[in-house]
Amino acid sequence: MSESPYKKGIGQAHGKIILMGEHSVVYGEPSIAIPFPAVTIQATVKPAEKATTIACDFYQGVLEEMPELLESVKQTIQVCLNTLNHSTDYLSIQIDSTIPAERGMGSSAAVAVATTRAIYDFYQTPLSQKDLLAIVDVAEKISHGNPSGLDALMTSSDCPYYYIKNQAFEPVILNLNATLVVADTGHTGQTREAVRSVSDKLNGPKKEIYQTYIHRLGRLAKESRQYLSENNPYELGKAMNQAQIALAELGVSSLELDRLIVSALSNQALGAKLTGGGRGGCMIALAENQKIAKKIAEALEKTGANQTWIYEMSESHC
Ligand SMILES: C[C@@](O)(CCO)CC(=O)[O-]
Repeated sequence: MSESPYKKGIGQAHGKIILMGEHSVVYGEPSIAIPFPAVTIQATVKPAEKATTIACDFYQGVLEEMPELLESVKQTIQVCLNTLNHSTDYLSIQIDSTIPAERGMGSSAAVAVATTRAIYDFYQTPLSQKDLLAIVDVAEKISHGNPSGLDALMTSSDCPYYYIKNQAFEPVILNLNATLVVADTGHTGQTREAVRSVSDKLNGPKKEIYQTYIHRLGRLAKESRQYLSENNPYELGKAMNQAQIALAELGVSSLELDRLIVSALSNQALGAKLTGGGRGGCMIALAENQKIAKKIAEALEKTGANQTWIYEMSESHC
């Protein structure tokens, strides 16, 4: 067998935090999300001889025998190889990630972004953002069923965005003097099930009621964009609390999330809500400053958070 002319490809992606608009974004309402570079992923591609192999935290072995859970990764690789006319090549793909899986931080989209970038880098082929998002959408349809495209965008770009499905996305001005605390409940979220159950509610006998929550979440996201640019953390905090009420009514909060949210609010958070798909996963709390953020993070850890991060909002800009 002749030696591959291609030697190594590397692709990276990072986590994402949805500030406002999870779930409602699936139905065309606006959302606001920020890149979360505190957690990252790197895919490394090298030539392989006998079969395509994957090595990551939860699987080491050949592509063909991957568990169904990893079907989206398999599809990403196959779509890339087909598009690049290399469908008969064998690759060795290593995925190193610090993004907690299934916690609403965009890990499934980030795996697809990093893998796609690494394969294109390996074949020394330029990859446009549009093509990247189209490939990741295939993977996200497998992971989430009906993705809005927000996770794919946010795990692959460095800007905070105001995003409406199928519309041009706009960078958000984060002129906010406040600190965000992010906490992981340690319980896996179930984005696919959560998205499906919201869809069932919107098609069920009480659909008008649930529709009002979806519109409310959209309105809150729209108003929050203004609070961010006007440096109004107090109104943003209130909007976060109202969003959490609507998300809970839609059935996507959980006992663990509620517990952390109550703990943050009892420790001077201006607002707190779940982030991402919910039903586990992560929550966010807004603090007036670093000192209060640290106090909130400590309280969240005592209440059972698996991990916490402190994130200066003013650091996230384009
Ligand atoms: C729940 C959801 O709104 C965010 C998941 O991170 C789903 C999506 O936008 O595809």
